[in-house]
Amino acid sequence: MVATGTSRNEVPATLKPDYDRASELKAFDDTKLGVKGLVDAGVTEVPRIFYQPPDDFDKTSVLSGDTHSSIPVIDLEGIDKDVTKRKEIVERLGEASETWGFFQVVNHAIPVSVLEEMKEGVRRFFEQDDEVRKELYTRDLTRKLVYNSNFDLYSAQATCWRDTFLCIMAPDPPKSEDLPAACRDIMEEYSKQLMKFAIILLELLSEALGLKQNHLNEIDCGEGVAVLCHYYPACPQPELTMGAGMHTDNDFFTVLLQDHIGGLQVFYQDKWIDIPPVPGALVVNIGDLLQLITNDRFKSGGHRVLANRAGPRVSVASFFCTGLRETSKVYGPIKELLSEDNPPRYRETTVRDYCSSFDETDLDGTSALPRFRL
Ligand SMILES: O=C(O)CCC(=O)C(=O)O
Ligand SMILES: [Fe+2]
Repeated sequence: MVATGTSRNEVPATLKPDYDRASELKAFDDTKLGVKGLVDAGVTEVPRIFYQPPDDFDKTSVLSGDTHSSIPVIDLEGIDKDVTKRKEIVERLGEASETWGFFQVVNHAIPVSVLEEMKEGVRRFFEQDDEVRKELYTRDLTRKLVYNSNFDLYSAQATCWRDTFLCIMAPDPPKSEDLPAACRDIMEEYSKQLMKFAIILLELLSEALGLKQNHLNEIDCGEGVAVLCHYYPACPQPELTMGAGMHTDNDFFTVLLQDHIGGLQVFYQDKWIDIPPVPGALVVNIGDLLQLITNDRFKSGGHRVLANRAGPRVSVASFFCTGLRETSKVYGPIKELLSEDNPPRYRETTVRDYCSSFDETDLDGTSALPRFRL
């Protein structure tokens, strides 16, 4: 299973693997210990199922270290006290959502201690006893707690250097006992705070669109959340693989908590731009459904995560995407945003229909949006 020491340019085309990829994937899945299990076993070379097509690295250049070409960091201090300040913040949020589709937020009112404990809780989950973790490993997406490595393991072209567990925390949170013992209290606390933050954020985004303040909350963009907790173990050959391949998020928006390691990048104007860790900040990105209902005004930004030598890296991606189990709510371009010059560009859909292609569209570099285009 272990690859020989090839350089990036010699990586075999994974489109047509010249090895029995299916059985290597199955063997990896059967360990139930994910990428962390490989690292714990002492692999010094990345197994070939993780090789990424070299294009993913080489097609575009990376710009980093230049503060003028980094996503904005927006300070929410004073939004309720100072009308001028609020207007200024709304403008910056709107501009970031229309261009990058990404911004970072500080002074979001979630205590730093909650953020720190949430990252610690995720780390505890992945670093707990192997036998406990194995028991929880599953590909059954109807479970309250889904822990595995690569949701799209059997359909993606290349496997990513990442393990994940996922819980749907709203609108119907699991009972405490159904959450992982390693982090159940903090998951409940973090989700509670996150839902409050989402309401504020959606008010600001509604204002940025020129809609009434409650618009996006009234149509339930912040009603449901799936919390994805990622663990990217240290990688012996980060130039051969990825933590997450390029993708857009198939939700309304995502709130991302990342640790100090870094590796998250957004694709903007044909370049990969680093999203550097900012202490105490939350990264927010616009998802496909917000792009759809704003008729392309807000952009669902393509992003990826590089594998790293310094890890493990921990992150928590909270996907706001209501109605996964609800079929009746229909979303299309918001009428108030349309005009003769700006006719609808998308057909209406239920969130469930949009997200039903989760496996194919989540983290493998494609988006379902074009399929909904008129
Ligand atoms: O871990 C990260 O920084 C990003 C994760 C991500 O993009 C996702 O879960 O969709
Ligand atoms: Fe993402």
